[in-house]
Amino acid sequence: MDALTLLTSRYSSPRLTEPAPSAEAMALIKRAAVQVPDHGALRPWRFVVVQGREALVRLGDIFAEAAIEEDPTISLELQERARQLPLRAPMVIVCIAKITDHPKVPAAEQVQSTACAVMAMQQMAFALGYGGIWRTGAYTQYDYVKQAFELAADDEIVGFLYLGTPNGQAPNRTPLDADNFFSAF
Ligand SMILES: Cc1cc2nc3c(=O)[nH]c(=O)nc-3n(C[C@H](O)[C@H](O)[C@H](O)COP(=O)(O)O)c2cc1C
Repeated sequence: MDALTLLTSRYSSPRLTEPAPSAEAMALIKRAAVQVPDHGALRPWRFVVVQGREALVRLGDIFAEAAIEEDPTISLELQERARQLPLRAPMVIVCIAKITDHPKVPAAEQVQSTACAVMAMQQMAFALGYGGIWRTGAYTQYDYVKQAFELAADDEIVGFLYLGTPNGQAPNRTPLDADNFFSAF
């Protein structure tokens, strides 16, 4: 897929199935992740690839345990819902901003660089014929999840990038009128 088509037609895929990106595709997805703008060359990005049923079930267990820690009275149904979340795709990449204390590069910029990496990975996956969706939600904030991924106090989970093969049609949307969001100075 050429860059113009990618940038003017990309979309997210909430419904994903096997196969996950191949080893060759992952090499390109990783390459795209570390190509992003990075003020001060701090390399704040850390990515944990959760692939395959066993690993996804373990991530689901972490989500359920986090939900229980947040609310010990949580119903079994909600616990089970938390457990199932990662099973919505054959691969989930946990995208972490590892924050360095720097006089010129605030933490927000390090998070922004990591956000660029999330988008770059999603775009590369799309360009290669895979699909993905960037999700956050409460699990990015829970201490239990942060500890499970060994985040330091200032680090952030910027997103869970769900990747796989789209299971459904491309959305049939009217493109936004970009001019509504631009003005001349
Ligand atoms: C930072 C960020 C966090 C997001 N978190 C969620 C989420 O938790 N759940 C969700 O369904 N969509 C989430 N989205 C939105 C989807 O990634 C996606 O952009 C949205 O479904 C619109 O689809 P599109 O990308 O095809 O326009 C998030 C987007 C961003 C940028």
